[in-house]
Amino acid sequence: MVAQQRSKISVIGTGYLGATHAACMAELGFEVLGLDVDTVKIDSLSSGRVPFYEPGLEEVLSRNLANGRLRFTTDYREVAEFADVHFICVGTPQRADSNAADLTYVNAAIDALAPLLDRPAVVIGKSTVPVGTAAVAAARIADLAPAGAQVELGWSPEFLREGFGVEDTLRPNRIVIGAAPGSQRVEAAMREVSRQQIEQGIPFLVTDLQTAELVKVSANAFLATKISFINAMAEVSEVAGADVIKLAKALSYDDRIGGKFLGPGLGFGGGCLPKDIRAFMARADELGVEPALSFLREVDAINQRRRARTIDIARGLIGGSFAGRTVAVLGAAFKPNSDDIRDSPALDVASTISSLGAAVTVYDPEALENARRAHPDLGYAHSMLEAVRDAEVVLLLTEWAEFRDADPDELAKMVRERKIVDGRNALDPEHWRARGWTYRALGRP
Ligand SMILES: NC(=O)c1ccc[n+]([C@@H]2O[C@H](COP(=O)([O-])OP(=O)(O)OC[C@H]3O[C@@H](n4cnc5c(N)ncnc54)[C@H](O)[C@@H]3O)[C@@H](O)[C@H]2O)c1
Ligand SMILES: O=c1ccn([C@@H]2O[C@H](COP(=O)(O)OP(=O)(O)O[C@H]3O[C@H](CO)[C@@H](O)[C@H](O)[C@H]3O)[C@@H](O)[C@H]2O)c(=O)[nH]1
Repeated sequence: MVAQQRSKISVIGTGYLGATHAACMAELGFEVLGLDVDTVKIDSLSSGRVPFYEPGLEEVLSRNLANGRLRFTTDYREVAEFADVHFICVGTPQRADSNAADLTYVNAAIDALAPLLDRPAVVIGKSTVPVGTAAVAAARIADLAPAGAQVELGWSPEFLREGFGVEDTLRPNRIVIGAAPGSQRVEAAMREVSRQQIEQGIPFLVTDLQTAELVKVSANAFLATKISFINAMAEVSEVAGADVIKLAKALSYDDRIGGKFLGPGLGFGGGCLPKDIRAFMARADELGVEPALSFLREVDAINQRRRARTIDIARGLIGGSFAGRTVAVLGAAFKPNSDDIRDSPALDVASTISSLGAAVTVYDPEALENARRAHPDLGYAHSMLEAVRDAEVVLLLTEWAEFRDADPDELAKMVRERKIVDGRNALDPEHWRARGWTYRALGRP
């Protein structure tokens, strides 16, 4: 039997999503060429260094560089000549002037690639985009590709979580592919690329382009809503004298509700949930269905109020003013097991407290460099114990294992006052109180 020729893959945009996708596609046995306009990133990836923190990714990257299946370039012509399937993984951040998604990078990638596609190719968007983007992108490709070029566009949103990127890419909960009516090759190309996952029984769903785009933003809207729901319950618990942790646990035993994404605390941040719900609202506005998503405004507002509440609790613990006070902040990344500080609730709180006159020292196991670059105004320490030295209040704002496992007696030797605000409900209140600490958390007595 003659072995079937396997597709060659390009991945355009090698940030958190693209670098993970490229390495994992190579791990699945494909020949992959990753492309980015950032030469520093490409140099780093080419030499086996992941330019961000993602557990397990460096091993996959190194293995596949070594076996020759994975390479990186900055040259679009090389990519166009090499690959049959091109994945677009560039950023779609929030625009500077509105809540909408900035599609500059998606358009730039298509504009650079399409004119070079003079052999049959499938382009698959993976970036998170407003519904309707793919249809516009398909028309753009049709305009720009050489006459007679056989190029088709599909959209396959990505659902990976940072910190679990490799696992989520190799074994996703589901694969969704949106194709235009009459599309001949998009579904076939995605089936080939996803063959091993399909064989493992991972659901493979084929939809129109708009539904695929919507699956992504509605999934993130649902997750954000679940977090803000429990944080709204925390707000009520705070004034009613209830305990939101016990409340969440009791809710979680109802199979219809479940316990995941029901963790109350400082709320959601990162490069996805906040900007995606805002872009979704902006798109609904453009489509004239703004009321359908008006609840997301409340989801966002509840989330922002958690940050303000954390600051208020800390201020209350030190006598009503931050001016001239010494504050320690544990955590800078938007969540543990990541060095991503995009819209980090921890850094937002830290820099507000600093602007209110406190000397703030931040420690994070992986995100210090990124934090320092974005917030040179804050103080930084290279260990947890160094960060809490002389602190009049300690705020735990990202629940790294190192902080969860912290010994209250060890910290007590360093701080000026034994006062802690547990912004992530990560510690055992009884244990800390028993060691002489004034312990406060969001949503608990
Ligand atoms: N980070 C995640 O966990 C995650 C998960 C699912 C979906 N997404 C979505 O994936 C997309 C990428 O997110 P990210 O977190 O990887 O962003 P990122 O900023 O880490 O990476 C984007 C990359 O695209 C590159 N780029 C920009 N313009 C380019 C161009 N014209 N040609 C080639 N490369 C270009 C940038 O240099 C950068 O390296 C976004 O739409 C995001 O919403 C991200
Ligand atoms: O119960 C919870 C769960 C999460 N969070 C916070 O929510 C944010 C987002 O967490 P998570 O979803 O784990 O991180 P991301 O890597 O941003 O992943 C989300 O965003 C990605 C980009 O769109 C999607 O692919 C993922 O499916 C989606 O989970 C973080 O700040 C968490 O601290 C909570 O406050 N409480």
